[in-house]
Amino acid sequence: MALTAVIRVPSRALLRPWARLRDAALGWIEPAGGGGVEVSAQRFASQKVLVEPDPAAGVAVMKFKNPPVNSLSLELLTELVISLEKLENDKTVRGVVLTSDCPGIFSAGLDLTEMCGRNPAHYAEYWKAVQEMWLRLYLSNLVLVAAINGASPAGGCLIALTCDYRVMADNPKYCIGLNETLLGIVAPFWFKDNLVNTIGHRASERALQLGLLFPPTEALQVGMVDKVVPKDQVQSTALSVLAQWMAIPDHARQLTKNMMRKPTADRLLKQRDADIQNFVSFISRDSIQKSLQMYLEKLKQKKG
Ligand SMILES: CCCCC/C=C/C(=O)SCCNC(=O)CCNC(=O)[C@H](O)C(C)(C)COP(=O)(O)OP(=O)(O)OC[C@H]1O[C@@H](n2cnc3c(N)ncnc32)[C@H](O)[C@@H]1OP(=O)(O)O
Repeated sequence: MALTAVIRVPSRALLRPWARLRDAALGWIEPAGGGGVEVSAQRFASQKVLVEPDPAAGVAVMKFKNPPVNSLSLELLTELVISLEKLENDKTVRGVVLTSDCPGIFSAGLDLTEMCGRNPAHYAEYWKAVQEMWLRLYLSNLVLVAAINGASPAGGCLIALTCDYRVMADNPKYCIGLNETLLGIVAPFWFKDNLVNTIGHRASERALQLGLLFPPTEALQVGMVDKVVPKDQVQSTALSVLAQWMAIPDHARQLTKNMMRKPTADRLLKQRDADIQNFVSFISRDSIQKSLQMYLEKLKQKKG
């Protein structure tokens, strides 16, 4: 899929790992000689995030493609944010369906290998990318509908929670929830805020402390998802919902969305650096590293 937009990239940004990853993901080429440069974005379909635009309908479908389980690696997070930014800058697009290209899995959440056995600089870079993904999705002016076509624990659930509406496949094997406590870790306050805004305080308190993973019917009852449909209707239902939301004038809907969500996002925006420091010191603890390694081992042994 060719894309001919010209984007100005300051050359110093190309030196940062985040920017390097982004540029690699998008196939941007720095001409010999460097300097402040103009580069052409040549691909829209990147490796980990597939974007299928439908300009006539004013929508796009964004599919995560990071097999086997769509874990949210630094690379996937980077591509997701860049793809979203492109769609936001595309005047023909007003709504996006977020879904998965991996059978049976929406997303396994944050990539445990990004949080295990790495150095503090890596943890800080990774957490900044997680924050960025959440802020961009949560505050997006686009209508976002999650088509949850598989398991959606922890960070996968968080992505769904950032959307304006959630449609889930009715397979009882697919579960959704913030299960961090089961891993011996704690969901950060902004994960918690997003959940409270969606299902209320009491239900969140129970779900978070117990690390509950809800099958579709229970997720519907508690308000974690808005609609449960047969698997083969998840995407089409999400597109129908998108059309309903897009019938509202954009400016009125966007201002309302911002009014509802900005105070929650501002809580993180005011303390992003402190939140990164908290994450780095928490995740670097020996006891937490042991818990995560044991959890990963358990996942691997499950197969054998
Ligand atoms: C202050 C700290 C706050 C941090 C907040 C954290 C948020 C998070 O999101 S932490 C991640 C939480 N995620 C989970 O608990 C999900 C773990 N995964 C699963 O439960 C299952 O894998 C599944 C239900 C998503 C899919 O099951 P299945 O289809 O049976 O696949 P496998 O379990 O066999 O997994 C295949 C392969 O993938 C590896 N893997 C699974 N999840 C992750 C992950 N989140 N990160 C990295 N890798 C993951 C798994 O170990 C297998 O690897 P191999 O054995 O090497 O094939």
